[in-house]
Amino acid sequence: MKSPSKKRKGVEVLLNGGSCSSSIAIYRSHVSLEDYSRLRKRGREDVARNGVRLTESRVSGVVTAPPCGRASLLPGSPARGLKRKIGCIDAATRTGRKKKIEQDYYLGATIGKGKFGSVRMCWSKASGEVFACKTLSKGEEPVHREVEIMQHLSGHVGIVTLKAVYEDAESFYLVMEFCPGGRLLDQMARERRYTEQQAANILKELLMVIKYCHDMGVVHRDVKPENVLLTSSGGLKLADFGLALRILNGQSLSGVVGTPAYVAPEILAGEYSEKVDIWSAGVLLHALLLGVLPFQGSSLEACFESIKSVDLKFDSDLWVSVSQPAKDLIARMLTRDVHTRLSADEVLKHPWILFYADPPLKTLTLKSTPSKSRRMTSRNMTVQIRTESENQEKPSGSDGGGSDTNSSTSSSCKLEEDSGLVDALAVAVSCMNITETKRIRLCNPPNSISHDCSSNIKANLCTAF
Ligand SMILES: Nc1ncnc2c1ncn2[C@@H]1O[C@H](COP(=O)(O)OP(=O)(O)OP(=O)(O)O)[C@@H](O)[C@H]1O
Repeated sequence: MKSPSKKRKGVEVLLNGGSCSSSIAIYRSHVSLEDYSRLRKRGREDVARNGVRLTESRVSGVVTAPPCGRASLLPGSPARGLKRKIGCIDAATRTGRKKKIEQDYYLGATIGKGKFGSVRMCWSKASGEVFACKTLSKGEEPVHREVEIMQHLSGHVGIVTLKAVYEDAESFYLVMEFCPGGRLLDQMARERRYTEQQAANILKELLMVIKYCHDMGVVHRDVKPENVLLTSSGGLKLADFGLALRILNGQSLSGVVGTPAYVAPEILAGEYSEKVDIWSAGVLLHALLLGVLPFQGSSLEACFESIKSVDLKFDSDLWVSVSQPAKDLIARMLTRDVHTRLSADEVLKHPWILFYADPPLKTLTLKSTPSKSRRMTSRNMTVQIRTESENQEKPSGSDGGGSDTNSSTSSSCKLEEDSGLVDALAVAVSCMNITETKRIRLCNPPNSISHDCSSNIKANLCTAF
């Protein structure tokens, strides 16, 4: 059995310090979802469809679509063998059903520990390639869901690839792509506060992965810097799908899971959707820009109370150096009104991301025809430059979330006026080969410009960037 206290859990916020040494003051509140997340973490969610809770169907794993096209995880059949479920995964990862992991891999040092197992480095005996091996004890967790979801998402550059699954009498072993850069959390401990450009690049990369998950019908439910791993080139990979679920369109979920500081308010209320990942990413963005978490408390209850009721004070000293569009984006990601909270796609189209995140210059293609929209493609992402007329339309895939003000946060300056033009100009500016010095001059003009909302486009652009 694993010790529940092996890994830092709960709220972990950096307040002071300049390096990632023991001298860094890392604030950890004493809040934790340990007690009940151990019980509920993997597969004890009630699933409701169209807002109607199906109290009859305890559906451990049901929301994970059956692999191999079989309805193998039906309500009322929770006792079906894990082996069968594991055995149903793709041939590519089925290598370990008979063989022991030691036959194919050398197991090395432990590189990480979670509530449900430890992660070790390992080397392929055949190729010498390095991997990470996550060991999960049998009997406690329905590993099949994590395996299925990792497989379902496999192939995306931002998802940790599952290479193989092995098992013995006590444990399952998940052999995964190794991320040598460690956790984003540890990088955050070193950096303290990120520049807007750095934060935008991180958020953009993360949101591209979250959008991919949502497009694939997967809600991660535990987005936090501990679960964002870094590659050797500094790229991000989303890891730990132990809490993830697959959902169908319109399906809502229930079950209190996650990490307290990152948990969306609707999770505490009992019914939620994929928008919980946007909330968690908004908490992460807040921490990147300010070095502190937005919702804290000295107890679990206090933390939850903060999540449910504290309004962000964007006019406080903490926010002085943060741009108006960044505040606007945070407000739109951390609104408690789920319908107006941005979708992943809308976050990626927000002017702050368009301006501050590195533009995909090399693949920029502009249509010469006077069409309403131009598309700029980069790897898995398509950024659409909205024209003014398009912008008046309701954003697709939402309930109009992008155009409403945040009902639960204060002083978010509305950017919807002229936002089509601002979007287009932001993209145009961001696509220019602008030097960092010029960008800083643009973003921090020597003569301070008042940050009030104005219908004047020029003023809006200046205050925006
Ligand atoms: N692919 C990987 N490459 C490098 N390190 C990894 C990898 N996967 C996991 N780790 C390390 O192991 C730690 C624990 O992994 P993971 O979060 O998957 O386990 P868990 O038991 O599900 O954790 P949690 O308690 O957050 O639910 C990570 O925080 C990270 O430091």
